[in-house]
Amino acid sequence: MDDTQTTFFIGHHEPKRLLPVTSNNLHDAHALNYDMLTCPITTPYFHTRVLSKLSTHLPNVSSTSSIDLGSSTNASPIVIEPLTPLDSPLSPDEVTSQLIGVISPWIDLASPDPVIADISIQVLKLELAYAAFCGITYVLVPGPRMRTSADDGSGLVQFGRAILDGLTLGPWMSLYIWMPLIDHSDDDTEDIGDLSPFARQQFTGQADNSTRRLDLFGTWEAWSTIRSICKYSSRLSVAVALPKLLPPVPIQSRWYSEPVRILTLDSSIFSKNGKGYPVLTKAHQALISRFMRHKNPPWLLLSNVGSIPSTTNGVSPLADSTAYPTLAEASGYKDPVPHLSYLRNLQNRQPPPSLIEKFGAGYQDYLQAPLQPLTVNLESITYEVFEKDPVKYDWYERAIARALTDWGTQRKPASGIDGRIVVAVVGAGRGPLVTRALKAAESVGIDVDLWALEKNPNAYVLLQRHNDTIWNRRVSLVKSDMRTWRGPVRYDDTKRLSQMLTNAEPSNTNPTYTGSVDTDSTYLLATAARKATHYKIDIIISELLGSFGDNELSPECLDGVQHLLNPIHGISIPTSYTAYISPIAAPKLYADINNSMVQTTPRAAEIPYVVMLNAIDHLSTSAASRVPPTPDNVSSTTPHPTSSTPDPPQSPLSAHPPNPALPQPYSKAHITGKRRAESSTESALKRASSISAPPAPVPTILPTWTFQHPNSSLSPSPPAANTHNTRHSVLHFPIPNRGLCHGLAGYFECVLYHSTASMPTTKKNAAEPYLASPSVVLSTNPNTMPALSPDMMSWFPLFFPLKQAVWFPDDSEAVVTMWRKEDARKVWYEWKIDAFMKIGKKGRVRLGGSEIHSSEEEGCLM
Ligand SMILES: C[S@@+](CC[C@H](N)C(=O)[O-])C[C@H]1O[C@@H](n2cnc3c(N)ncnc32)[C@H](O)[C@@H]1O
Repeated sequence: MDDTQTTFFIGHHEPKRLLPVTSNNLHDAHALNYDMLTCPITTPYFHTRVLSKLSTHLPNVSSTSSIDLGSSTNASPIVIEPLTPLDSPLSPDEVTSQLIGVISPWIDLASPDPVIADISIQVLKLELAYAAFCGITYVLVPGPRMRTSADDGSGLVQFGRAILDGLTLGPWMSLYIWMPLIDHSDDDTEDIGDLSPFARQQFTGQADNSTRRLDLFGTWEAWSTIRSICKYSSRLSVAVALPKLLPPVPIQSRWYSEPVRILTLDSSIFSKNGKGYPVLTKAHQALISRFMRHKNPPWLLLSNVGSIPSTTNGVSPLADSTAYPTLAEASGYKDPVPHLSYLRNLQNRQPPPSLIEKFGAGYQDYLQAPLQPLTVNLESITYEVFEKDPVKYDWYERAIARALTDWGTQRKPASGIDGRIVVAVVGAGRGPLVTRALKAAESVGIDVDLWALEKNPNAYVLLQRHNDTIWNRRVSLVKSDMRTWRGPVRYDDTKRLSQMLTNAEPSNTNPTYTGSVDTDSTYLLATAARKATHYKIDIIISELLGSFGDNELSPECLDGVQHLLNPIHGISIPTSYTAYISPIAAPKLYADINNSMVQTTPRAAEIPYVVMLNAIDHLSTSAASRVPPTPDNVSSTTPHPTSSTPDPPQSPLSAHPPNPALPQPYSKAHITGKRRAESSTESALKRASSISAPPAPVPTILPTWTFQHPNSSLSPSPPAANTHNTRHSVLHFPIPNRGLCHGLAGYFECVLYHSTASMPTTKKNAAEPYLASPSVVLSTNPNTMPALSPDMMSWFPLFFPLKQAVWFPDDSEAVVTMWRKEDARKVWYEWKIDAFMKIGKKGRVRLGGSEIHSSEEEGCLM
């Protein structure tokens, strides 16, 4: 099995397993290719003991206590005695530690009758304590009975409180609350011996529980309440029971964002194929495939599929997981575990991971502080990771080639002293954009005067080496901060100067300058000896973008170099970039920040993080089918914000990859040329041909603000202040389904170049229309990225967290207010989210909201 093959962990659950699980049973299960077994923690004997106690004492309790237990007395009126050997099949041995314990499904922790709830809590505690004692680490806890829970949610609160206590009983134990995917009365069954029917009428009221009920988000909301009461404990997860008919994608997506550690598949959800073999619908297959792409994929638990046949009684188990019989084979072969064989077969049919999934494998939902390449000099490995991007540099090369072509065809005068177009790569790093600029110039047959500037002295060493070894000394190098650079320069006698300085033979290479009058002896000598002629740049190329576009201070850096640009025709690549935002449910990130990170960083919830978002749900969506965007329709497909942003949002744009393996967010696992070869289109096709996913609703992702370069409002000299780069934006997001917002996902789109000339149609761009588009655009916005810059992986999204999750009811509205702020030293963001409910046609009422979060203390230093 290769390392990209998905592995399913599949367990067997027998609701009425009467006998203790022995090592032989475990052996049989493993031989059949099951990975795990469940086991009830207590026996039917214990159940009978509790029922008889209840039936003996409940009438007495009823006559003496008609009012609420707890408000009238603190003592349990019915006490369940401690467990005896007859009460549990478990012993602390090797077998037990490999089992998933199951809490008795007949209790009712959420019962409105305080006596029933109290007995249920006692049973829960006895079972959890004994399971923990025996060494069980995973316990399934049947979720609250939705049918009998009180309308005011008090039963859920009671349930959550009991689980909170339960978590303290086994410090190494994880609890899985077992919930149906949706709240549907058809799924609510009551078995003989359940405690819930014993609830007395004075507590259950007259409610008619037989009314049919279907609430798609009902069980999710119940889970969310329990999880919140348990303070997002990392030892509390959820097991979701799949129904026979799967509900619409929005509720599936909601569960996808939750810590679903087990998916349970009852035999009743399988259909039979022509030969009588159990099979799942395409929708079920797609759901399972989607969940299997999680960093921690859930286990699958087959329930009610018959007992495990013994391997010692003549039935031969399947030797090989790939051995799901063909129909022909099936005719002469009795598969002892057909449901399991089906799932193993499904496992083998899982589509391979996409390029981005491979690239980010293991780093999904991993929080990283964004880089500050302006103030911190990057390591070579970090640059190396950028350079693996299969899309970004191609797109830059296209943009440069088009800009040069347009310059020539529009007959614009160039700034070079010798009449050549002057191109400068500012923030050149190790030089990939320099290489691309040379390639682009060659491809369009235009000779350019190329400059490359970098302030990182270590990267500068490599630039010099590349100039000697790769670029044939065609590049003039400058070591400087771009904001203090005085621009391209030519001296009368560079040959003599070079000879004088290096004491070497004159060469064709251009001299290199730091650009700093204070530190550069080369510069001093040059300027002292002869007359320097500074000239303008025609095309400035930079890649200073962060995950939110402007968060690595691209606007500030480019403003500082703009005065060197040809004032009439000068072009900046990129031309503009727009930040985008969307409210999301991200319970894992919320728990990681507010439970763990705040321990060491008290302001952890006020820092934006770079993160490969995976276990999230976009709360604002539209169900409308949507035409896949092309570079030219992106602006028109995204709603515009109510914004005080000076520049209107432009069409699209791109960010930097976090590096999970190293402290710097950018460094990543290497991506080989072979990986490059498989495009997302290919893997998408493969996926589509194997398992088709249901159509997902379209997330509402709104433009927050835009920066344009060159900035026409700037004066010809470098700006003295930075106030023009502040931004403020108020965005309205419809929230169709109730949910908890844990923060905002930030993306960006970047127009590298927008051509005014039309592109000739070639074979290649006819096949890939974006190649013929006048705009060359990078995008991390999930709505536009697949069309604009598929497979680009230089940037993961930015996550703006919340200290307290904000609740949104069905059909409400989120109002997000964002600020980009600055002082003389730094730039930072502030954000706030408010929940509103629509009343009537125009009215609305504020339900609550977050405080203003500010990253000022962690601002990006200028
Ligand atoms: C994101 S890296 C891009 C490097 C390279 N162009 C690439 O695409 O791989 C940004 C580079 O800009 C440099 N840089 C950032 N701010 C700068 C400034 N004000 N002046 C000069 N270089 C700067 C950083 O040192 C870094 O090498």
